[in-house]
Amino acid sequence: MSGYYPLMVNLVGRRCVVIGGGKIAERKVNGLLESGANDVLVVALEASGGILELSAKGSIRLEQRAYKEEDLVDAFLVFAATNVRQINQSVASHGARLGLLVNVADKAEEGVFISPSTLRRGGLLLTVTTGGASPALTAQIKQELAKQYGEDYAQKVEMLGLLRERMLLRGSFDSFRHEVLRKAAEQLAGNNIDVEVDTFSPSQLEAYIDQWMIQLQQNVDRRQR
Ligand SMILES: C[C@@]1(CC(=O)O)C2=NC(=C\c3[nH]c(c(CCC(=O)O)c3CC(=O)O)Cc3[nH]c(c(CC(=O)O)c3CCC(=O)O)/C=C3\N/C(=C\2)[C@@H](CCC(=O)O)[C@]3(C)CC(=O)O)/[C@H]1CCC(=O)O
Ligand SMILES: NC(=O)c1ccc[n+]([C@@H]2O[C@H](COP(=O)([O-])OP(=O)(O)OC[C@H]3O[C@@H](n4cnc5c(N)ncnc54)[C@H](O)[C@@H]3O)[C@@H](O)[C@H]2O)c1
Repeated sequence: MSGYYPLMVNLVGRRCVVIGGGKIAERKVNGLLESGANDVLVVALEASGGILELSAKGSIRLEQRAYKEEDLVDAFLVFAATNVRQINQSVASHGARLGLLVNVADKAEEGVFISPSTLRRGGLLLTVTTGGASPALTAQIKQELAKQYGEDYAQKVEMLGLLRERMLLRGSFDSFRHEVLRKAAEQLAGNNIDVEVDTFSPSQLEAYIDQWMIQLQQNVDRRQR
């Protein structure tokens, strides 16, 4: 079993081609759309209800026919997800010839990358893999993480991002800023947010972040003295 190098890839404007239109293809397509992919082509003899719906909405392009090598032209990512071994193998070898990143749903080692299980909480993205050894364990660990990192993390990450932006704008010393930002992350991870930040207007949120920044800075100041 090979080791894998993790990446976070920006798929906006990059073509993703999914060959096959069944349950697994639909899962891959949904994962692509959740990631912001906006150029998804699905080629399948028959498509699942979910894929048909996405095509009707214009979220993806669907071509209902057999795979052909030209489908991979201009692709960035390719998913071989048919239920026919020889077709998936052809997609893998055509993709390799073109130097593309290919995922093979029924034989990971034929492809270049595998899909991890993913949990999103706004800007927080947690991914899990067992390197293909046990997708079932991967899915279970994701469920455990979902309990540990609840929906409130989306807001926490947003607030930390805003705080960090403000701190960078102020141009404080690196070591001071790092300490303040570590402290802020520690505070937010430790307890639930007790104010309804998501009901704030942009200016209220800005004022709230500024207030928090002042408190944190005083706190760190005191400890450094
Ligand atoms: C994470 C997730 C993401 C996704 O698919 O997008 C994903 N598999 C998921 C679920 C899942 N898959 C399978 C089961 C049944 C239980 C079991 O067999 O264990 C379950 C459990 C379930 O459904 O709950 C069966 C299965 N999977 C693969 C094979 C073929 C093979 O092993 O060669 C077979 C046998 C087919 C057969 O027997 O016919 C292959 C792969 N599946 C991977 C990813 C890649 C490595 C993941 C890792 O790092 O471990 C890899 C190597 C390639 C790839 O697909 O990229 C998604 C969880 C979504 C979530 O809940 O978050
Ligand atoms: N990676 C995973 O997590 C995982 C999990 C379970 C199964 N699998 C494997 O993934 C593969 C797909 O599984 P599924 O449940 O989605 O199958 P499925 O039977 O639901 O769908 C297969 C799809 O492939 C299409 N297809 C077949 N031949 C084609 C061709 N020549 N050109 C274009 N499309 C073609 C069919 O029209 C259909 O849409 C299987 O090999 C299965 O063993 C992978």
